[in-house]
Amino acid sequence: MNVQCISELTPDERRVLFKRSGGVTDAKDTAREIIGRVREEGDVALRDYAREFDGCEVGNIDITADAARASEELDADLRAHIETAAANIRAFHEAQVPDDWRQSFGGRELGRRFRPIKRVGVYAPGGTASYPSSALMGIIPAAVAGVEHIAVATPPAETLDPVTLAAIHIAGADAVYQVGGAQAVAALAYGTETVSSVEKITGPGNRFVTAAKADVRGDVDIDFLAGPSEILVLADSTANPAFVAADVVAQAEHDPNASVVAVTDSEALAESIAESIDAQASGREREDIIRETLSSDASGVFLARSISEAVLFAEEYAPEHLSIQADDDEALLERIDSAGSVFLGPYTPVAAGDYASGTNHVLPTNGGARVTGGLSVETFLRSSTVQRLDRESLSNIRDTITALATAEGLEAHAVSVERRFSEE
Ligand SMILES: NC(=O)c1ccc[n+]([C@@H]2O[C@H](COP(=O)([O-])OP(=O)(O)OC[C@H]3O[C@@H](n4cnc5c(N)ncnc54)[C@H](O)[C@@H]3O)[C@@H](O)[C@H]2O)c1
Ligand SMILES: N[C@H](CO)Cc1c[nH]c[nH+]1
Ligand SMILES: [Zn+2]
Repeated sequence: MNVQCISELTPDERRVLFKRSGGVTDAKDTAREIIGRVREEGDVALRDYAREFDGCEVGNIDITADAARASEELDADLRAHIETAAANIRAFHEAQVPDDWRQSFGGRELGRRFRPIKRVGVYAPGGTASYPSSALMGIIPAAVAGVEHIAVATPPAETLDPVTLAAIHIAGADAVYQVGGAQAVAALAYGTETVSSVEKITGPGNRFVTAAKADVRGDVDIDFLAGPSEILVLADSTANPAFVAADVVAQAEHDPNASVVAVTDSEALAESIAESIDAQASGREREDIIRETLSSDASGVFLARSISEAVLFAEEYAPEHLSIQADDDEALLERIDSAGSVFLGPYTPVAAGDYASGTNHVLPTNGGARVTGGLSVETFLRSSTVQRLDRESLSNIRDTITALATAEGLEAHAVSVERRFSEE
């Protein structure tokens, strides 16, 4: 890998980095065509797409019972690890549950109440790798929020991954369907003979899944776009280049459309990171994918003229994962607002959050961190405000309401207040 100086990047190179699409833009037309067919042909289309994209004949689309069986048959050791990860994820998400509240504001009793969305669909990816961890990350917050019906879609296969099935069951899904890609998103959004539609679709996936979520979002709510994985490591001269490279290579193995970046103000470190990335990529089981990711224009090792320039670069990139490996990591973090999930210090690899520390790994990509955070209990809640006024507190704002209603030309609004005082 070459080291590039930030100060020498052309406007086009900056645009590719900061407006990266992870291949999602190119998948838009395909996703739209698939959604259209699923809406017209339902289960027939799901079976055809399984044949075309997943290379398998699907018998039952509903595999809820298979997930329960897989959980019973799972190897005891692996089951214990899944339960450890699930317990850590549950604990972190239980801490997020907001309480309903009411408070007096000058006699006006105002508050908020939170209620779960009733029916949600969670996508658990599984194309070039299997993702039992994403099943846990998607389902557990929904269960903690109290969602009544959690439907899960995961790609079909000649032999379904038993670990993903078991994780789906352990996390608490109510219905499980074997359908992947854009067709899964379409089925959850619009329903088919077998798949019931939901009110909100959540979860990560490749460019086709992500393009489909963007497409259906006018008709059904979605969490946010959680596409091909990303990492940006912000490092100073004290960082261990092998640790930085290991984190970069790890996220690069997800998908050829992933985006991976290291940025530092130390030339010597930049060179060492670049060398270590090349060395660590060699011989990996998924080396082809890693190399493709590393060669993308949205990936690279970047040299800043100062740590401030590196911080500004990280902020503008707004990565899914931000790892800070620097002497005063907290001071650098203070200057960052846009990152899906932040990992501080040399012993906090992104893989900890991917699997088992407890934070959620379903996170916004493609700069989505500029406007949203990752999956949380709140993703599965809606809130209502609630209020009660007595005669006195209404009379305190009576003239203000009437004046504003009159200014808007909405006389009946003013009358609805005045009526309360004219019937004495
Ligand atoms: N951002 C996040 O929070 C997050 C979390 C976990 C995983 N991920 C990402 O999820 C993705 C998982 O990808 P994956 O591919 O392994 O699984 P996936 O389940 O996302 O996609 C597999 C499906 O893609 C469809 N597909 C494949 N090729 C196609 C084509 N040519 N045309 C139309 N549809 C096609 C198939 O229907 C298949 O079932 C990766 O990109 C990974 O980085 C992101
Ligand atoms: N890094 C991914 C999110 O971009 C999550 C994941 C699942 N398994 C391993 N990693
Ligand atoms: Zn990962």
